[in-house]
Amino acid sequence: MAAKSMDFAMGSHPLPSCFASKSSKVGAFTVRCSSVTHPTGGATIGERPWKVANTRLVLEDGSIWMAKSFGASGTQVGEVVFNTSLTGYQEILTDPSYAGQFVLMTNPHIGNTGVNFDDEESQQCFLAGLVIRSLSISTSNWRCTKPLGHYLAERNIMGIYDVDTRAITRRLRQDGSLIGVLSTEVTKTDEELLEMSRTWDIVGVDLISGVSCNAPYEWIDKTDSEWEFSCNRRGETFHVIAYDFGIKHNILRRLASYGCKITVVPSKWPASETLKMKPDGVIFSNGPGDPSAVPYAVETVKEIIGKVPVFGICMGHQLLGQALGGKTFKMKFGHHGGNHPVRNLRSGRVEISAQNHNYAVDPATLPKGVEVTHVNLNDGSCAGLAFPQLKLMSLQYHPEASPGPHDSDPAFVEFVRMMAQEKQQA
Ligand SMILES: NC(=O)CC[C@H](N)C(=O)O
Repeated sequence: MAAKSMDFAMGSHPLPSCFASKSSKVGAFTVRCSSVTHPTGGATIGERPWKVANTRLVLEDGSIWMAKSFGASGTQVGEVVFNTSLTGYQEILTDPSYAGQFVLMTNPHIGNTGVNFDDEESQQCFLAGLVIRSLSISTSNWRCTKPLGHYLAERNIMGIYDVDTRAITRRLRQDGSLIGVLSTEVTKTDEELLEMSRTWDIVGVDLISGVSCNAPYEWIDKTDSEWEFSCNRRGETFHVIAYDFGIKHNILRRLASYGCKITVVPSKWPASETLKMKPDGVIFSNGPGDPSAVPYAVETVKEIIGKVPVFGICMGHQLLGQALGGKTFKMKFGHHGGNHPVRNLRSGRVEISAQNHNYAVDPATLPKGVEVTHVNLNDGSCAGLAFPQLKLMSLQYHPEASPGPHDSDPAFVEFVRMMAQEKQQA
């Protein structure tokens, strides 16, 4: 353990917001900056100056970040990722794919629109916690039903503010995603928290079974007419089975808007049962964690592909990649935001997309015949696959957006077209 840095942090109580630099995740520390907080504990005018830093975010690299707590209190471990979306914090908070992760918002001002029932992407918040720069002291939105802090407290989710989110983001970009521990508990020592962060891991863990539904259910809600921008007016209906690996509601709403009647099934729902229901198509949803840690889901996908048209989204795309014989790998810090350019290699069109993933399919491991249809223009990673003979398409990102731009919504139309063609040929 890095005694030098810890001595520094512990010997300076009340702890200044300090950060240490190091070239790898473990090893010697050098203190780069001793204090970045205001002497009052970071309070500035209008930000409740009586409230001083009462929370530590301890990263596995040994850095300790002092912050103020909102939402729940306690101690929580998770992987820290940064999200560059400018809006949509509530959709992000309710995206089950963030299970096990702290989401750090790079947009500095969060909470100004409060929360409302309509923007939920799932019934629960599964993320480890929220890290923000500045918590809005008031909410102003006609749809707001409660302030963000109350919402997080009710759902037992920890949040921190008044922390240098830019500095943490730069660290994550340089060193890669880091495990962190958030704690409001003064009885826990820095060493204990650091130890927690260094002994916990998210790689190799099945997180989808913890967020999936327990039993099948029907979904009927379309995108609300007030927000609708594209839908199926021809009256055709398609029965779609949606595997819930942590499915976002907007995937279901968009499918319903395009005329699908949807049955959502749990992550471990047998492929044989799905095929017995004779669906027109199957969706493999988004979901949290390491796609190589859920071989049972890959097996299910293998049994279904080739028999009905399928569409994989994010985790679903990664499962399809593996079912086709490919491998996934962990990216340095992943993609989380609403501003990622992706090129559709078939049309040449560039879509600005919503993304949330830490893993990707390695296209070099895919067998012949699998077509890479989309590429992320920021880093060249694989963003979409197709295998027309198997009636298969997948995207690494989020055509349902929520939050994010709607450029990729036509992917749902493509899936519906695939089902319509299959129906005609039958
Ligand atoms: N949104 C998702 O489905 C995320 C997929 C996977 N958990 C990843 O991080 O890559």
